[in-house]
Amino acid sequence: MSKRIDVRDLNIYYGDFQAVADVNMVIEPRSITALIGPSGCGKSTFLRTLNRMHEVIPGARVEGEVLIDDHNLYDPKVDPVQVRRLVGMVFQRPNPFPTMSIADNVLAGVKLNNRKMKSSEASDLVESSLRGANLWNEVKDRLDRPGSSLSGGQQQRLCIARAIAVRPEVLLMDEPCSALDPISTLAIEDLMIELKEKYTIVIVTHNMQQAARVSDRTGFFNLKATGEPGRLVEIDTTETMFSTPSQKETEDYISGRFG
Ligand SMILES: Nc1ncnc2c1ncn2[C@@H]1O[C@H](COP(=O)(O)OP(=O)(O)OP(=O)(O)O)[C@@H](O)[C@H]1O
Repeated sequence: MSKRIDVRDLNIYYGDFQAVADVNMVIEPRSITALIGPSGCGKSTFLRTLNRMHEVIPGARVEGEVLIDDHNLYDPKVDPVQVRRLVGMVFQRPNPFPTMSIADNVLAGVKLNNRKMKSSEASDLVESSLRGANLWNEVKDRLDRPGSSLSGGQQQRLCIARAIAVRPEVLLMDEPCSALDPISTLAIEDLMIELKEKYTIVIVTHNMQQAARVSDRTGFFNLKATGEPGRLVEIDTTETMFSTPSQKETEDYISGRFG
């Protein structure tokens, strides 16, 4: 299921503005990679290029390659809708469809992909996705209640269930815990560690402890000055990045001297 991602010479633009320059990065399957760095250095922008969400913004474009198991996502023959099925995304604020039932929220992505299902198949998928997102026991008796009836942490797990229901290979998470309390945050972190047995996970986080707790590898982005593009300064095992990074700017950031 899970896939290796190989980013080669990636440059990312919003119109004339270059937001990110020259990223090269390999992301191993069944691992969690955390992207850290100060505000505005391009972490979220970079993340969105991994499932071609960047280009939905008018004028936004990329140069370079993103290979998933050796297939370039940016090959002109590739359908971006297919890419987004393969590479799912979970956003900062839980965004279930508020009036839609919990069960229909889980199925929303699958239905968008025009898959027709028998009702028994649909209910199996609802259950397995909610189990996969560690939410089943909390909601199994109220699947027809609206998504908005859940707490913030439950809503975020519902969004994770919706993302995994389409059976992606890669999961991108853009600050998935920033709107959550500490207990819900720990639940999502535990879930991420379980999910990496099946998926390749890339997470943007401002929370350094979170990066240290959950990720196998950490990439540090930085920018020299406002208006300059962000760059990947270094990427290594999380242990090395937090103990003996090779760049002084990484050490300064991690030790809280700036950012
Ligand atoms: N839709 C957009 N149009 C134009 N410029 C944008 C857009 N989104 C982001 N940018 C610019 O691209 C640069 C990188 O922004 P991005 O949000 O990727 O940074 P970030 O590291 O994720 O920041 P944060 O940690 O604050 O979320 C910034 O200069 C930002 O202003």
